[in-house]
Amino acid sequence: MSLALGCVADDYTGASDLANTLTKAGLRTIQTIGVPEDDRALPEADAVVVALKSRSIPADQAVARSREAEGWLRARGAAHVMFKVCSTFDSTEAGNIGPVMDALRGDAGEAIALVTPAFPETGRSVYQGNLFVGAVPLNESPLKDHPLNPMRDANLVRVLERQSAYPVGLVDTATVARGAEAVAARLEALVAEGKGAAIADAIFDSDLAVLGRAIIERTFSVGASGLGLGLARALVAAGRGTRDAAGAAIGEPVGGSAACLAGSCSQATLQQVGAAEALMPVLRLDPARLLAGADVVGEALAFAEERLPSGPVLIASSAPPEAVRALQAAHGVDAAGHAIEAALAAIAEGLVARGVRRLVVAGGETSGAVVDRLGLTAFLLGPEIAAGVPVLRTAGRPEPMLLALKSGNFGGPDFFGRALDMMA
Ligand SMILES: Nc1ncnc2c1ncn2[C@@H]1O[C@H](COP(=O)(O)OP(=O)(O)O)[C@@H](O)[C@H]1O
Ligand SMILES: O=C(O)[C@H](O)C(=O)COP(=O)(O)O
Repeated sequence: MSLALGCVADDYTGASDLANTLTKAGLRTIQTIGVPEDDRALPEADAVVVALKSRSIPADQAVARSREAEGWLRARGAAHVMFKVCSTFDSTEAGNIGPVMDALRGDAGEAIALVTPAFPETGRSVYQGNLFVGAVPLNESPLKDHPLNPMRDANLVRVLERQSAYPVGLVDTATVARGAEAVAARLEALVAEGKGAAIADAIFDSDLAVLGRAIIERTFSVGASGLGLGLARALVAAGRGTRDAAGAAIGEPVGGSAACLAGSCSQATLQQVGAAEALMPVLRLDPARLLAGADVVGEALAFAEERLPSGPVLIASSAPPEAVRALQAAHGVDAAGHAIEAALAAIAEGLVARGVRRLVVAGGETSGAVVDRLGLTAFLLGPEIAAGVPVLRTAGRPEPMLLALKSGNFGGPDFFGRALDMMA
């Protein structure tokens, strides 16, 4: 395997989001869960996205796991490694974007990391270093209420400098508009100033194409799927991709029954769960009872077992911000989050034991808990359900499954119905 591009993603939904973008841009892409064993046979690929559940764990653990993943990718020919972060820069004041970026940049021998979470296809843009979600700054968007990492500052130069050991500069939109050579020159000037990273403005896909051309000969960068698009376009233009990779198929139907799980509390997921009530039986879990020791998992599996023969069900813990805050006040942010992730993962395991082979999961941390509990190790890319959300087919599992791992903020109100139709 000689990779054109290697990627280390800090959550599983973000990994599939990026793998989807790279596939559409013409790179044969595989998503692995964690770092594969050295003797693991993998299909030929132009790019591999190593998915880690590292966004919300202690920074030293995130750094160690990310460095191991980068080393595996470099050993398979990846001259450029992109650290994939959330398009809404999901992180706390302590990181983990800054610490992981500093470590991977050092391992890569890279003088400066270009950083941009811009992803115009989903309404994420960066202007003068400020991240916008649609028409509003990040700190005025629903991300200000994220259960684990509420985003309270839209200025990413400030945000990243608080997380990194190095000063952070800016490649502004006027520089990007002048093209790849101007961006490259700006990066060299920032290196001379002692900067270790640079937030790059990007509003349109064309800006990301400029950034991809400007850094493709560098060894390391940090971004969301938009930067992945820019890098992929530069690689395909240089003959490093397999142009017919787009529109990957999902192979033969996998059969079995279908179910949906939602742990995301994002505004988009709340709307999608509400819309799903018109399509299928929906069970809304009571996290307070779960944390009080009630057998919420057993109750949910009994609910599902009774109804799965008639069609899909949806089981959700999702709740609006005020309810999330109340539960966290009573039990703590991490304790509440981890307990609910573990419960949804246990429910997923029980659903598969009851014949589910098509599973839709909403939420990045939630997807990580579910996929780890199911012991899934790699995915092939299928068609796109919604921007940033592909159908995934398990690789290496005796009985194949189809999954959709939906980033909390992605997809329209009809997402669950649309996903199930495409996974039939
Ligand atoms: N009702 C709830 N109250 C508090 N926390 C919740 C609730 N439901 C889910 N959570 C937690 O909120 C977090 C959602 O994160 P994640 O799954 O990554 O979603 P997103 O993709 O929207 O960020 C998880 O830790 C999950 O366990
Ligand atoms: O928004 C993105 O770039 C990714 O898809 C992502 O990382 C979203 O994270 P979430 O926790 O699944 O919302």
